Amino acid sequence: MRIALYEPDIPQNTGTILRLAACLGVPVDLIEPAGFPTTDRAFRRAGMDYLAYVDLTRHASFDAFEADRGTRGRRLVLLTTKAATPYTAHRFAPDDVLLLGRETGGVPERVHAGADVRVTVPMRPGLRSLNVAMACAMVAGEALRQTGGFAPALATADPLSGGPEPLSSAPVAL
Ligand SMILES: C[S@@+](CC[C@H](N)C(=O)[O-])C[C@H]1O[C@@H](n2cnc3c(N)ncnc32)[C@H](O)[C@@H]1O
Repeated sequence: MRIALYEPDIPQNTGTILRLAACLGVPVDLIEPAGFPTTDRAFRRAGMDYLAYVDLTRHASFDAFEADRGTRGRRLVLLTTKAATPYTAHRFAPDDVLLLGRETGGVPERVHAGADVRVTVPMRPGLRSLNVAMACAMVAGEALRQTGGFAPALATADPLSGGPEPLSSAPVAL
């Protein structure tokens, strides 16, 4: 599975998603132009030192991203408020690409129409949308659950180890 960000414009959200991707071991496609440079302080603060662990591919445009995706035969799954299919009803494949829209406007109509699948996180009527990083976490979690893509839990990684290491009492970076 991969996460793709369409022309993101809020640095904190992108930093948060990249941190999520680093921790879950999910590669990210960043579709430019982004509304901020990767030197942006808010972006760096949200992503912290996790940014060094992200498998990140930057694409100059949506067309460049699509050309690359096409050669690899990966399905494009758009997360959108304008879909009828709840994400929990979709059968994810291990090489699906989860595409998230930009904070201020989602994705253009041609991108919406061109996606192979469109899924939504059902919400109460009258409310506009989730934060993009929240929507990403929910759907990525379900996709990884369905496809067995989560990293092994510490407690089950080694059945002879007697369980995870005890938690350190020393302060740790968040
Ligand atoms: C802040 S929302 C953008 C709202 C924008 N007005 C729109 O019409 O798409 C940013 C992105 O988060 C994702 N998102 C937010 N809420 C969602 C939901 N309930 N279901 C699926 N995706 C959602 C979508 O990818 C969306 O493009």
